[in-house]
Amino acid sequence: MPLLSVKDLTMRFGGLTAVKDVDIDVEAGQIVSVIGPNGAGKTTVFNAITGIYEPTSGTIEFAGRELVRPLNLRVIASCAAIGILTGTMLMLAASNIDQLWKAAVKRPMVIAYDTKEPLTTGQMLRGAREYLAGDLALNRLRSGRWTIISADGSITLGTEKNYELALARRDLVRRAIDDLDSLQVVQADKLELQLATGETIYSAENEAQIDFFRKQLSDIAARATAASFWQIGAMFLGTILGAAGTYVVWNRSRRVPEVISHGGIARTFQNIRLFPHMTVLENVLIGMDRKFSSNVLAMMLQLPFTRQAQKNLCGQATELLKLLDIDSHRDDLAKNLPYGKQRRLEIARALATEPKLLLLDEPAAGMNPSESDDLMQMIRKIRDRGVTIVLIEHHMKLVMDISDRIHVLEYGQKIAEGTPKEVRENPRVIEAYLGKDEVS
Ligand SMILES: Nc1ncnc2c1ncn2[C@@H]1O[C@H](COP(=O)(O)OP(=O)(O)OP(=O)(O)O)[C@@H](O)[C@H]1O
Repeated sequence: MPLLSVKDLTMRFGGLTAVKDVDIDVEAGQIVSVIGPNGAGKTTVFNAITGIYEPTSGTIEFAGRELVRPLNLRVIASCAAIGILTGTMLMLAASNIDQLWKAAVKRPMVIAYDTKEPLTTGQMLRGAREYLAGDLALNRLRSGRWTIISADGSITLGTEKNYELALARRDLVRRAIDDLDSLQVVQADKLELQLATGETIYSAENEAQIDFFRKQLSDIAARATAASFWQIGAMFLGTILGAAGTYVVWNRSRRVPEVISHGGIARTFQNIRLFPHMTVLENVLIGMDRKFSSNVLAMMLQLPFTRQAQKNLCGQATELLKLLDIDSHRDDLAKNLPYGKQRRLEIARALATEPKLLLLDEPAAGMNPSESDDLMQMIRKIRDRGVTIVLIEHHMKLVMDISDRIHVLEYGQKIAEGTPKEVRENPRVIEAYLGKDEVS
C-alpha cells in the first residue's frame, strides 16, 4: 500500500481547471519529484494534499485512509442542535404565515354601516349581532368599542356617543379573527358566545344563527388543525434541513491543514513563510507546540516538570537545526539568515511536527549550485531518518539526481511518470519542456 495515494484529483477555480484527473502514488521511504512548466498545477496538488484546497473531485489517502476530522458525538450533537434551532425558527415563521393566511384568505364577508347618527349600546349590539348572523366576524376592542370588520378592509367603529365609518388596517382584521378563536360555546342548544374572560358577548336566537356559529367554530378548529400541521411540518423540515446543511458545511471543512499536519504530513512553501522576528530556535519550537503539554500556570511558575519539558524540546529543536546545518544561527533572528538558510529553517520547522511525509515546494529556489548540492545531501539524510519526501523542483539536476520517481504535469494533467531515466527520455516530457519544434 502506498504511503500517499492521490487518485483522479481535479481542482477547479471557477472556469479554470488547474489540475485534472491526476494520480500520484508515493511509496514509504521514497523521494518523489513533481515537475512541470510554470502553471502546470504542481503547487495546487500540494495545496490539495495539505488541506489548503478542498479537491473538486478525487481522493487523497495517507497510509490507507483519508485524513479528515472524525465524525464524533460532539459533531452530531452540534448538527442536531442547529437543526432544532432552524426547525423552531421555521415553525415560528409558519405560525405567522398562518396568521397572514387567516387574514388574507379567510376574510369575513362585507358589511358597512353608514350612519352619522349616534348609536346606543343596544343599537350597537344589535348591529353586531346582525353582523355576526350575516356571516361576519366580530371584534371587541379593549377600549370597549365594538368593531365590525369587512372583507374589503373597511370597519365600523362605535361607542355610545358616536358612530363612524373607517378604514380597517390588516392587523385589525387579524385581531377580529383572533378574538373569534377565543370564543367558546357555553350552551349547546341556546348558543352563547363568551370571550375567554367569561364575558358573554352574544346569544344566538334562532337555528340559523346557531348553525352559523357552529360552522364558524368548526372552521376555527379546522384552521387550528391546519396551523398545527404547518407548524409541525415546518419544525420537521427545518430540523432536517438545518442538521443536514450543518453536516454538509462541516463535511466540506473536514480536510483542514491542522488535521493533515496532525496526521503526519508537513510541508514548506514556495515563498518562505517564517516568523521573521523570532529566533531560529523559536521558529522550530513553534512546530513542536503539540508536544508541549504544560498548562499556563505551570509555565508561569516555571515548575520543574515544565522546565524539563522545555529543555527536552529545545534539545530536539537544536538537533533538527544541526541536521539542516544551521545550529550556529540558533539565537539569530530568522529574518537575518541568508536566503538559502531561511529555506533550510523552513524544512527544520516542518520536521518539528515529526511528519511521516514531507512536501517541499521548490526547496532549492534561489540557491547557488553548492547550496543546492548541500540541500540534496540534507534531503537524503531526512529520508534516511524515515521521512518520505515529495518535492516540486525546477532545478533539473537536483531532481534527476535525487528522485526515485518523477511525475510530470503539464496544463494540470499528468503527462508522464517513471524513474529519472524514463522521464528524461520521454518525448512528451522533452516536448513540454523544450517545445515541439526543438523535439522534432
Ligand atoms: N486559488 C486559486 N485561484 C485561482 N486560480 C488558481 C489558484 N491557485 C492556483 N491557480 C491557478 O492554477 C494554475 C496552476 O497553478 P500552480 O501554482 O499550481 O502551478 P505550478 O505548477 O505550481 O506553477 P509554478 O511552477 O509557477 O509554481 C495556474 O493557472 C494558477 O493561476
